Amino acid sequence: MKAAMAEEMRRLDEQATQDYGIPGIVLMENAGVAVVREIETIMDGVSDKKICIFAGKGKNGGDGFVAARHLSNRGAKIKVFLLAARDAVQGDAAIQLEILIRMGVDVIEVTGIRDWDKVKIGVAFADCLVDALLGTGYGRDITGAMAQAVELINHAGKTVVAVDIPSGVQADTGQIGACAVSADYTVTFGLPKPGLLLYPGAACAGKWTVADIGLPAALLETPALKLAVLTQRDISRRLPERRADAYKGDCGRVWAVAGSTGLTGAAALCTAAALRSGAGLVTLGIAAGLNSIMEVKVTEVMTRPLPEIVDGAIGLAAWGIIEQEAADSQVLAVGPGLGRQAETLALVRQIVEKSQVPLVLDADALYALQDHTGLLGKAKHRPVLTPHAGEMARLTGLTVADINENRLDVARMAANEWQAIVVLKGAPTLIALPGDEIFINTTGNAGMATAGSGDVLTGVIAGLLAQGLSGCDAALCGVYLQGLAGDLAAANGMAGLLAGDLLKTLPAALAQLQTAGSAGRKSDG
Ligand SMILES: NC(=O)C1=CN([C@@H]2O[C@H](COP(=O)(O)OP(=O)(O)OC[C@H]3O[C@@H](n4cnc5c(N)ncnc54)[C@H](O)[C@@H]3O)[C@@H](O)[C@H]2O)[C@H](O)CC1
Ligand SMILES: [K+]
Repeated sequence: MKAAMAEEMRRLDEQATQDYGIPGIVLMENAGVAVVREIETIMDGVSDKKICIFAGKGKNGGDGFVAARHLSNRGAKIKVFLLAARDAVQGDAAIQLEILIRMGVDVIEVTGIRDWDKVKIGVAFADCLVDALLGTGYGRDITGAMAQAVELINHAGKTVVAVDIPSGVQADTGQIGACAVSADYTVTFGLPKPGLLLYPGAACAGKWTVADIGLPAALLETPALKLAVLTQRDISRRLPERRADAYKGDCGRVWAVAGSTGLTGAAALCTAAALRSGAGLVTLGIAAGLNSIMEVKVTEVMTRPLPEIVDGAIGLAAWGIIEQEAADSQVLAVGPGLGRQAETLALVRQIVEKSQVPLVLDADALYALQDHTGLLGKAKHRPVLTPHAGEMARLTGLTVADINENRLDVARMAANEWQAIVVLKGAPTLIALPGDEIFINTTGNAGMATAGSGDVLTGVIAGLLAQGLSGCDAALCGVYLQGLAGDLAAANGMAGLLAGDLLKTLPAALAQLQTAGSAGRKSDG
């Protein structure tokens, strides 16, 4: 599903009016009605429910006025608290406010101390609070009376429903300023806004839903929108189909160069994950001195000893075998637990320059690319890189804070700069492609912030690439699939989740997506 930045949403809104003749007030009406529908579901009906609507002067407030009217018509007891001067409300919102006033709905312009008493009493007895203070127009820190209203909403202990986006959350980045509404539910209009998925905004949004407000489908699907939110449907239709008469040789071969002394677990997790994601054959290249350990550690994975420079670490002399094995494989995954000996890093750079097969680069392979990202453009196939914020900081010279405040921009720019598929791991993981396309993942949980979970991701992406997916599809499906495996594993508790648990739940996650995919194909065909 596409997603939209605030400016893009404004443009869609304008196009709906200019190109299709849909009046803005119709969209506002639909938006307000969608909020009412959601509240009816949440509250199990609204008749006789006491609902306070906090409204600002803009169109977000206008949506709130529409909701107030329909809720009142359905028997709810409504109070509208207007956090702006009445004559500051303009355009469609002013029309909606005027209707409310003519209907005799209680609208309180909150200016003086006496008004605040009314707000506090209203809130104390309310069943639900609606936040229609600010939407995509939020531009500066919330201060003064509006900040006071946000505090009151957040500390009331009531069900809070945010209109479009919680007030105070930056729609494009998820950043919050001085304060923001903490909602239980958010009804967003037309398309999701990245601020609902990016932290800290994601923590304010609660459970969010996208409401259809009647924008033409062609606008919502326009290729001009480069941002998308990954849904099960997007992933299911991209996954490889496994033929009933499949033979292991048809299911792709992964060649992984990973592991060093003290870090053999990374190699074991990565290669097992490649098999768990459906690859037919997986071979691990490992420093010769560690081979007999790996032979015990892995069972289904084959191993190939590589010449060592020191105990448990490989160097340039390994290139010959790496090249030879790669010739029989569809993908080469490099980096998990590989180590950081100078010559190991030089080998990684040689692999990037010379590999004839697609690469998935992670962990120490990313370390090797510090100050050498220019090599990525020389790779024969667009490589897939899977940095977390710390690795991204090393590769870009930015701070982790800079990255986390601008995750979308950083991932997008890195993909363009490096001509690579960039998987910026984190909550949520982003997948950026050269050419500005960027995807936000929707699976996964905090339990996955655990040692080895990145190694599993590398293996899953490599496993999918080996089965014939493009680098882009393998990255999208791999991220979603690994997150879903994490969600299934978290059913037994998040804090104690081990990366190895993901290996156990990967087949069920894959099956869930494949079943959805074949159901989709049947209904399409
Ligand atoms: N997307 C759609 O198709 C539709 C969206 N609708 C709703 O419209 C809002 C966006 O409305 P807009 O009037 O542009 O902005 P806001 O209501 O969010 O803000 C109004 C106003 O507030 C000022 N402002 C900004 N920051 C602050 C602050 N910290 N304190 C006080 N005031 C602030 C700013 O100057 C703005 O002008 C969208 O979210 C939807 O809810 C349509 O109703 C339906 C179609
Ligand atoms: K809002």
